[in-house]
Amino acid sequence: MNRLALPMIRLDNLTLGYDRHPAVHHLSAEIPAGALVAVVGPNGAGKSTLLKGLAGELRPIGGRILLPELPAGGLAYMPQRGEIDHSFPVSVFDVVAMGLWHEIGAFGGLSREQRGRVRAALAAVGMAGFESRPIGSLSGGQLQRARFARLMLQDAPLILLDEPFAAIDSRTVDDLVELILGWHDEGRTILTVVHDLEQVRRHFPTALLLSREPVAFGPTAEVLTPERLARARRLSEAFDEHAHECHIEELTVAVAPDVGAHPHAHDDGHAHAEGHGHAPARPATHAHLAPRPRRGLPRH
Ligand SMILES: Nc1ncnc2c1ncn2[C@@H]1O[C@H](COP(=O)(O)OP(=O)(O)OP(=O)(O)O)[C@@H](O)[C@H]1O
Repeated sequence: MNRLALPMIRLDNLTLGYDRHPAVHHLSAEIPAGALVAVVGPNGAGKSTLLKGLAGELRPIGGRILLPELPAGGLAYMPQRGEIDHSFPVSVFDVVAMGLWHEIGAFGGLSREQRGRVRAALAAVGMAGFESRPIGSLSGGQLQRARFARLMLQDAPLILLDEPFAAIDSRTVDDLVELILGWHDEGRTILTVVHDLEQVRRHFPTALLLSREPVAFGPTAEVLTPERLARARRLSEAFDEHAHECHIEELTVAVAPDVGAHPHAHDDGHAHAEGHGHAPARPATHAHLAPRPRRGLPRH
């Protein structure tokens, strides 16, 4: 199969936002199957919004999201931790077993084999023996490990992770990074929001730098340059100070797949950016571009 011919994700002049106020705009990109992409950018850059759009939680205000390679039920999405209530009295086993919902349905019981897979997933994240603990009793790092075990059971070809390393200890971060790299080696397509740029440089072959609009997308070393990071900061600050301004820049990029190779092995830019600045798929209208005014900023 020619993976480049059919990308796992195609974003076509995509604009996403809330109450018709764009949070991400004019994003055109092709992400091939098997890519491991870090989504980076300043606070409020639209990183979580992009993942919500890809996960189907937000409908595009403009443009399109195409997932031509994705089978039904083939997407696993892990939102930020704060967006989930883990206070209800349910066991770690039951929470992780939810990763099998696509096999068992809402009311199905687990077979012996499926129970074994739940235990194996917990063991794979270093949580063997925690099966009967209430989910609310776990530490932040343990909870994140359990969430990874649940995700693992979904066995999805496309995985979206929103800040999976936020506020957890460094040993857990290292273990979770290893799990992600293992999924990458298996050929899954993975987009992860990451704040720590050193982590991105070390482990992620491809990066998408967002500041409400795309700033750069391609091999990590070419994306995380001082100039591009400064531009992302400037755009973010300009948005804060002048809510009525809109920076229009289209970016269409195709990245070569990095399936199978360990990211450490191709820090030299195994993936190649192409076609920067291609013509937009569709002209933008200003109605699509007005940034969302923040509290205290002028509305327009
Ligand atoms: N539910 C919502 N309703 C209205 N506006 C929202 C909502 N969620 C996010 N926004 C706004 O959309 C913009 C992008 O937010 P988003 O959470 O996608 O950014 P982010 O890059 O993930 O930020 P951070 O790094 O701080 O998590 C921000 O201005 C934010 O205030």
